Amino acid sequence: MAHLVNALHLAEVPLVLFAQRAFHPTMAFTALAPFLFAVSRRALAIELLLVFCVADLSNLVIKWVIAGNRPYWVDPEVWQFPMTCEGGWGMPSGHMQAFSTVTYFIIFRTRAHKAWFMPHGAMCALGAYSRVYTGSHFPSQTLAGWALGLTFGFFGSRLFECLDASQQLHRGTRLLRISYLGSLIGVLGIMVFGVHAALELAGLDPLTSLPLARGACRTGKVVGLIWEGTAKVFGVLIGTAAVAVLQWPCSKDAPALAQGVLHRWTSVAGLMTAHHLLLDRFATSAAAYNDGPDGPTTLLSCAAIGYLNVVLAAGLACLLQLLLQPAKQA
Ligand SMILES: O=P(O)(O)OC[C@H]1O[C@@H](O)[C@H](O)[C@@H](O)[C@@H]1O
Repeated sequence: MAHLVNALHLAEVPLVLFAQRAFHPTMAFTALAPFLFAVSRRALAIELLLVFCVADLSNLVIKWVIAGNRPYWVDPEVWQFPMTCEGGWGMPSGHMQAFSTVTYFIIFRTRAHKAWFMPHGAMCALGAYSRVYTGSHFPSQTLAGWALGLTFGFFGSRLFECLDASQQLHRGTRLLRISYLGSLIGVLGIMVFGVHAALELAGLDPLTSLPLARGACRTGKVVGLIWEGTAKVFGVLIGTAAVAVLQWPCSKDAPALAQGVLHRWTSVAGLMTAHHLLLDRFATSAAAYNDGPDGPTTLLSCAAIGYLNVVLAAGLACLLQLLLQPAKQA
């Protein structure tokens, strides 16, 4: 009996570790937005990416201001996994905030049926549990991340509803879209670098989380370095602005890509796989040029990874739509 129970416990670990990957903030632009592009929900994908970028950069800045410890820094007995060794501050959880922002945004924006709240709540609970289990966060940090994500998701969806009602952004002129998105990038840049400079002036270095993490991490290999994540998010932001401003040949949301459920979904699956393969190749070759965690080449390749994720996903979805057009008309 004891063997059986132990085997069951060991089987739980891969599930928890899988949840870590599934709830990573990068999933918003490596999987979720590409999926939305692939199923022709282009406008929703662009909105989701913008809300995600605002939420993720806000998470970074809030972490700097609060400067909360992580459990594995405080207690050397905490069980560590490679992904435990996050290099940034712990309050609030970035994983939980990003996941709950993008998923609540989709739920509110599409006015999804109330029944979705139940499985969604279970997923949030699994995400929070996995972050606590790996010693990355205290429970209160995951709860704060979840609550902030709910707030960003809700107000993000309301904002885009208002813009819809006033026929802005998606249907507005190119100049209007450029000025909206340019201002957003400027405001977020000022927020991140302004708060960083203000804290340094006050004698509080926001990057002191790194030595704390390095000191506590048993493998010595810290993940989620501060400027790498930020560079990726700015890359995503610029890529999303490019996709929103440029008129792709197939810029309208088409209700159906091709006839037949099987045809449609195998095409989407193929597109998603192609996207990941292309991006993995690029990420691997970019990593070969790394010049240290905060080196300019690393940061530039991180920004390029973020940018290409969005632009490639939108471009591939567009190509797929064009290729399938004759099948639809036939
Ligand atoms: O706070 P958490 O849940 O450990 O999340 C950390 C992550 O937070 C995100 O905001 C960053 O973009 C990532 O680079 C980082 O890994």
